[in-house]
Amino acid sequence: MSAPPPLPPNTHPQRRQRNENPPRNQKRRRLERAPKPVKEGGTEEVLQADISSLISTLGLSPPETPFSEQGLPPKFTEIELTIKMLSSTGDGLAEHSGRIYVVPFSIPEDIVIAKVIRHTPTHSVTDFLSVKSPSQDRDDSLISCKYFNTCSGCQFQMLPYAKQLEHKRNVIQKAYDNFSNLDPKLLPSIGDTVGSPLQYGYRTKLTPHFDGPRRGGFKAGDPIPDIGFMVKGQRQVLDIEDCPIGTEILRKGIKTARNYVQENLHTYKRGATILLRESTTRRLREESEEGNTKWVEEKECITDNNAQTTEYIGDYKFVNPAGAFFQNNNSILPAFTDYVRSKLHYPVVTTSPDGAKTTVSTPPKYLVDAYCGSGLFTILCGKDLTSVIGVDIAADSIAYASSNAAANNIKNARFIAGNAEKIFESIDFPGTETSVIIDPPRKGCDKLFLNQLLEFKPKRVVYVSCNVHTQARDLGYILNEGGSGYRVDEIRGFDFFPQTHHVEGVAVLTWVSEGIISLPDDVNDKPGDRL
Ligand SMILES: C[S@@+](CC[C@H](N)C(=O)[O-])C[C@H]1O[C@@H](n2cnc3c(N)ncnc32)[C@H](O)[C@@H]1O
Repeated sequence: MSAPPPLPPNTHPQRRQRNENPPRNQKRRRLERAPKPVKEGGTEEVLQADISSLISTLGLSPPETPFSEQGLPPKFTEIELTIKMLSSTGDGLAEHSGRIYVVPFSIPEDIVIAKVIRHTPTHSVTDFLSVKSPSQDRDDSLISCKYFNTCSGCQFQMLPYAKQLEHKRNVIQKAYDNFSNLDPKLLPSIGDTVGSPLQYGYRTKLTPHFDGPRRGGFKAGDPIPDIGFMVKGQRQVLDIEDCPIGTEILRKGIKTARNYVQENLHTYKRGATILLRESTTRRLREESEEGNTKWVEEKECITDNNAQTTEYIGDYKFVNPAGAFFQNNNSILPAFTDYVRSKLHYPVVTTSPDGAKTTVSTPPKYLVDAYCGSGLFTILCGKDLTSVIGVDIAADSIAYASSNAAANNIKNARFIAGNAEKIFESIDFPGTETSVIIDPPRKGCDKLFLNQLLEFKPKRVVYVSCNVHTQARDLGYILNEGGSGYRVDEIRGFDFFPQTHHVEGVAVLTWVSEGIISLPDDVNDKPGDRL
């Protein structure tokens, strides 16, 4: 491939200035756009919950209805704001003349200059311009990306990592306060967030994209479009040549992919999303004349959705379709999967002949891995149990889960391609000796699934989620709709996504209300040894 042409001036990676005088037709389109319905656990709803709580903490009057912009700073005015709170969406929240302003890339106690972008009935949205006086927690020397403060990908590069973890614990706390509909007395205190071994260079998947021309395909001689991620708060692509949260091979892959698009632009009919996914090959290499060998890893950047990628977690090998779901931070997976595996054990109380009671952590006989993808938990957490079933709606993921199980010499696993909502119809494990792992997509679980789970009543539930708000909502449903016999033993986050506002939540539930179940016959005195 020849050297890429120099980037045209409009691809320079600086903050795009908003068009302060949008054309008339654009104004009309904005007015005509129907308001988006607020989704459960969606960004807007999460932000609204934080705004309401700040309004009440500061003792402000609730926003007036009907809403009027009269008296508010005109759009594109620059104002000084003192940040009071960090929202769960990763934005700073400030108060100005009794109204809440949302300021990206800011943290509590920062005094910032921000530009007013729009007023909504409940709050005002701004663009971050500069820090006038930094918070004690801000350390701009930590910022490792030249696109930070513009790109929508990361929010926290200026925040020391320990503070990021502390904030994510708070995000989980707020999720349960605002979305679970549960009496706080029913919930344990949120555990410390487990950090990622890698805080940069961890993401094994990146998907930069570019927009197409308004009409027709690209033609020879067309200017190269911006290729990258979205500008924060705008429907505009930011041209990106590097992404330091990506793994080393993906950072190289961005450059190669950009060159490819630039050289082949005329072949694209419209805009496109570019897949960049890391794949690992392990080879045995001779280390000495005596024939000593050692494993060495080679990394590759895969761009074809239909190609295969390989990842290792410890000695376990997972092959996936490049375009299918797989966890994006390999560095945290060994600790994370060990944790999930250990949490499948439930407490069993035994009574010795002299009447002394002892509680032993007991592995289940059976495991159901709902939403199993290509078998990550089925294989790593179920390998020593009597029998394991994984279910996923994606038939190709199930095919890969079966071949991954075979390749890792797992003989106790069965996989079903189907809807998790119907999963328990085909499972004959007794709930009393079964643990269930739930790892749904961001929208959480369907009520049909949760009702069936409640009927099945597994002894232990380990609920993993990349959206702690829908997870909190679902836990509320479980406990309020027939699962009051469940005790929530543990809730904590794992930081799969350093520098961003996202956090992976794990909640552990044990069925306790039917008294103490007896020790299963074939479980010995030290059941913890089985896993
Ligand atoms: C967050 S991923 C988890 C995958 C897997 N546990 C892992 O860690 O690799 C969610 C999975 O749920 C699957 N899924 C989505 N809706 C589903 C449904 N209604 N029933 C079963 N699986 C579903 C998706 O195909 C995806 O593989």
